[in-house]
Amino acid sequence: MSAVEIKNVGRVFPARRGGEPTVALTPVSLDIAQNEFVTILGPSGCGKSTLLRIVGGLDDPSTGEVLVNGIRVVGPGSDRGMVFQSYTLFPWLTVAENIAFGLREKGMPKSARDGVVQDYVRKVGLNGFEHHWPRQLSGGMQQRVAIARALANDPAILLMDEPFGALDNQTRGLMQELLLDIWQSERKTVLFVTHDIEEAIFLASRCLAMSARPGRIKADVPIALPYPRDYHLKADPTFVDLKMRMTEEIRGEATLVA
Ligand SMILES: Nc1ncnc2c1ncn2[C@@H]1O[C@H](COP(=O)(O)OP(=O)(O)OP(=O)(O)O)[C@@H](O)[C@H]1O
Repeated sequence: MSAVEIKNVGRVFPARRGGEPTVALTPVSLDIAQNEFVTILGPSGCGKSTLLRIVGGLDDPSTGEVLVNGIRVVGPGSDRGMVFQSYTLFPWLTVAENIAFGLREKGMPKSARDGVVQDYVRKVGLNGFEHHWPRQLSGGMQQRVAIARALANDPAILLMDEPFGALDNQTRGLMQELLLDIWQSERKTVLFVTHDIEEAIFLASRCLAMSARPGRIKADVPIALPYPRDYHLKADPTFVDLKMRMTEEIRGEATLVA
């Protein structure tokens, strides 16, 4: 069974103050297999976040439906973990409490929660920071906590909306490798939105390019490069060719709109 089936999902936002309605997404259909790492590239405003939010159950489609493991999405659920660009930690909770948040909501006893939290603290390299507050952490560290918080709930599907967009290049590269390590060991299905073509290829087993708004999928490219991957891959001739191909797909779509 597919992990995610997006069936004719379109989204129109109603007009405001006598203006025109915004067609954010023309009906999109897409099947994502179990354990795929799918990245989505596309010009600003083409509906990438809208599509991800609909899969996450944070927004409703105007047409069509999304099935996750065969079940229709009607709202957020613990089968899908989300990570956004802006750091969305709870500022009044420590690192450990942030990571434990979903487990606590599920009613997991404290002793079991502590074990899961320690495991993810280690996986994202934050040993020793368990009792820090989010404001005491760098952006990259906060984003590692957000990833740990999403993973601690053990969602089958990880939905990531430009999660590394606000990080410097060096940290971003390290986070990409960290995410791939976790994805390989835990075999999640990932849907990852990014503006960065190199990032999209480096991570993906499959890379989608969307057209300008109203968005539709204009290219669906398998990335047949072996895992595990590290930064050396970015100099590989196949990688460079794929980067050129995706650049061309996106370039035709990018226009500056006021
Ligand atoms: N709640 C909303 N109400 C009205 N219009 C919206 C709403 N959310 C998004 N839109 C519009 O839908 C279109 C798609 O937005 P979306 O955020 O999905 O694009 P995006 O591809 O993620 O953009 P970016 O790459 O800049 O983040 C845009 O024109 C946006 O203005």
